[in-house]
Amino acid sequence: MSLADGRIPVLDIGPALAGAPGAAEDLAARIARTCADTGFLVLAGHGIDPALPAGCFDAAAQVFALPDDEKLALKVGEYNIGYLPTGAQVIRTSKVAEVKKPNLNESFYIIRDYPPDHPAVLEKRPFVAPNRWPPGLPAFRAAALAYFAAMEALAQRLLPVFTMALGMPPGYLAGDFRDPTCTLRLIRYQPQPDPEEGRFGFAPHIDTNFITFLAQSALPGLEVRTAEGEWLRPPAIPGTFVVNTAEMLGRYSNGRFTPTPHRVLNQNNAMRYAIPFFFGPDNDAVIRPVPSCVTADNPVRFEPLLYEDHRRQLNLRNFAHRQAQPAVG
Ligand SMILES: O=C(O)CCC(=O)C(=O)O
Ligand SMILES: [Fe+2]
Repeated sequence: MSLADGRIPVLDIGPALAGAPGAAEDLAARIARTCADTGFLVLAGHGIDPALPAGCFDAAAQVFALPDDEKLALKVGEYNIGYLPTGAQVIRTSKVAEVKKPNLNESFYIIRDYPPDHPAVLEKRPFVAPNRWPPGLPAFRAAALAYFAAMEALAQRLLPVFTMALGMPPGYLAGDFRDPTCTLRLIRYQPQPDPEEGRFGFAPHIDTNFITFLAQSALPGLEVRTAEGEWLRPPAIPGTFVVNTAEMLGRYSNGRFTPTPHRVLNQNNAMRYAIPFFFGPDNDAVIRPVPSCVTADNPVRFEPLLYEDHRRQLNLRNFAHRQAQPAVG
């Protein structure tokens, strides 16, 4: 057994999803164990039709293959919705490394699909705007939204299990995830067979949401940093999902489940694609450590945080086009 197999466990969630007696409790205990260690796990037995991630990877290949002018016509605006060209994201919030060079990837962000006349759009609610669909790719929208819906449903089914892993009753966090913040990010990484110092496909970072789901990419490149500072590759088992914990789970857990830094280096001789699905609380949720994680030995470590405020801060810091100063690199 390689080290990664022990540190990034493969968990069959089939029995828990089927409601087998004791299965959810058992899964929650395993999730708690890995969350307190690497915070990465691999999900098998999830019941997602493999055609859905496959369709989404195809959609990603199609959108990035469009000519630059068509991609730039879909460029992100005030929020991260649409196309983000290479060079636009510098991870300034990394605590792991001082990152100065922009990531070598281009991205396409999809959020919950609001029609232009949706009340939330008309009211200009923060972080709400219509998706930017490529006009020349009729199948793209359907493939992306089918994948989005399946992943949101899976995330909602796992929320009670993660809540139990925190030591709380399964429904305790449901009120913070009534209209959860979900983002599907399609990513294409340029090849870097011979990477220069400090230049990454995706620089070391932690995710800022609650939990992230990564359908297995066809090519390797994702690396996860253990507490000892070693970089591991998650088990690349086709058909599974790599799941990682993110900053809000860390806050709910009062620091017990710290989000784990990870990075991407595409040392293959071909483009690498990824389709992370980010699951986060409602914009108006106030994130506080849960009572089971606050003890005399571990008093409250985090102030209450309105999720929308957190997102606003990040939006300003990590993206070049929203900086008063041009990005470094
Ligand atoms: O490309 C990957 O495998 C990981 C992407 C990632 O870490 C992210 O989008 O936050
Ligand atoms: Fe990430």
